[in-house]
Amino acid sequence: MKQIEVVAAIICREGKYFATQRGYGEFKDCWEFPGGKIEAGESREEALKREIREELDTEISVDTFLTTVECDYPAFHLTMHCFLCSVRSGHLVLKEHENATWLNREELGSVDWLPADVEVVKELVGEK
Ligand SMILES: Nc1nc2c([nH]c(=O)n2[C@@H]2O[C@H](COP(=O)(O)OP(=O)(O)OP(=O)(O)O)[C@@H](O)[C@H]2O)c(=O)[nH]1
Repeated sequence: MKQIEVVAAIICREGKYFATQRGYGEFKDCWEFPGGKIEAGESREEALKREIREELDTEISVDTFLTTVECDYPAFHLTMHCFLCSVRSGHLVLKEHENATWLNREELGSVDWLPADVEVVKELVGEK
């Protein structure tokens, strides 16, 4: 099966987490943590900073590794490395996503996450 390796940024500020909504593709309208595929020769941290620059026009600091999630989708196997991050500069401009929101721990369960992200959310709310 096809393997995809991605990095995702869980951007935190004042007890809230930044979630973005996909505007295209198979999972249109589902919520995710922004990020994307690691390119050849990049570290995970470099890939994450580049993706957030491209998608949100924002510079982040990658603060702490949270978890790696493995998930089988019908068409591929996904490995997703998740990091807690914070904004260094920029205003989280939505260049690719259709919507975004800040969610506190209690609100994290209120949106329709991509399948892999359900595990990440469990981790964040302390169920795992
Ligand atoms: N960025 C991101 N991707 C996720 C998450 N959860 C999840 O299942 N994925 C899946 O990981 C894959 C990689 O996503 P991507 O589309 O953001 O990667 P990319 O920008 O580098 O590549 P692209 O050129 O295909 O758009 C997608 O198939 C997406 O559905 C998540 O929280 N964040």
